[in-house]
Amino acid sequence: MSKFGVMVMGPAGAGKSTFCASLITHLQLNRRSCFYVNLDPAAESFEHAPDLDIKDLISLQDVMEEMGLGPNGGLIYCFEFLMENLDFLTEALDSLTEEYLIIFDMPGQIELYTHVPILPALVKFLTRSGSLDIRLCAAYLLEATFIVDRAKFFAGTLSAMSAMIMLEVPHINILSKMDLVKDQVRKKDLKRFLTPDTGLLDDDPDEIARRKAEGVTEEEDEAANPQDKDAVMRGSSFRQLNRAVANLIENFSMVSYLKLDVQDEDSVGAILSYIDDCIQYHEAQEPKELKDEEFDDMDEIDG
Ligand SMILES: Nc1nc2c(ncn2[C@@H]2O[C@H](COP(=O)(O)OP(=O)(O)OP(=O)(O)O)[C@@H](O)[C@H]2O)c(=O)[nH]1
Ligand SMILES: [Mg+2]
Repeated sequence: MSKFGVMVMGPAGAGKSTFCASLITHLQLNRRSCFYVNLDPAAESFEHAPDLDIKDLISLQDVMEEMGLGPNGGLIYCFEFLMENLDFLTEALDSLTEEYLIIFDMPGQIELYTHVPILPALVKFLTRSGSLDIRLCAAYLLEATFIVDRAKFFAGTLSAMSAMIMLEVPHINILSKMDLVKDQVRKKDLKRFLTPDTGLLDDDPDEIARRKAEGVTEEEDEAANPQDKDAVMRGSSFRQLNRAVANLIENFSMVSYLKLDVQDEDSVGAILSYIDDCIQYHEAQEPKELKDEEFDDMDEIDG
């Protein structure tokens, strides 16, 4: 029996839990089954109560108090504990049929997606351990407001790419909170961020304005000695670093984004279609027998 899932990841406050909630609402409206797993041991409140909550295994608060750890060290401890108690997941997920979409709501600590090897081990367990064998899609969220600062946008994109390379499962990247930038950024400009390339640094309006204010040409700017600049985040080494990161992202050519507006039912539906395609959800579904009331609904639609 195949199982299907999506792991919702991304930096702190990217809108992961909000997206999970709107995905669940959308699935329910479309009469689809889902199973919501909260894996954030610090999460307090939920729009939909989780079907499985890591806090029933271990709570970050307890770990911090008893082990004397801070929030980030505490989180890593919680995940190590989860990895030693994987029955907690197996027992809850084992009986789910292929109809279910299992939604994993992840914490926002960036180290989980960059260099700590716990998440690859967890994903390997979920996807390749004999008993669960979940067809999993990773959904990495980045706040659309990052596009306002292009250096920040590339840094965020690098973290998305790092997660893609580390996890080795089908992966989609999502620019969340589109409602916050919709009115500020022109559609044509926004499109360029969906498949990021180095050109975004060449015509960065902030950089152009700064050069104008300082009265330097682009060539003079490039040739400037890094020691001449007092501001680390504006100096030429900073620009070179950004360019190197942007080049790396462009050369790998792995990251492109989908747009998400959680208030818009169609937008959530479109993302769900991508997830379904990634994990080939529909191919595995048995033809369903309609219940009597669903027959009535169909009759009404047919008129
Ligand atoms: N305007 C707007 N705000 C949003 C959207 N999605 C989330 N938010 C807000 O952003 C904040 C963080 O949202 P969460 O869904 O908790 O983000 P998260 O990624 O789960 O956060 P952590 O689990 O703490 O890493 C909350 O105040 C949300 O109300 C969105 O699409 N638009
Ligand atoms: Mg959350």
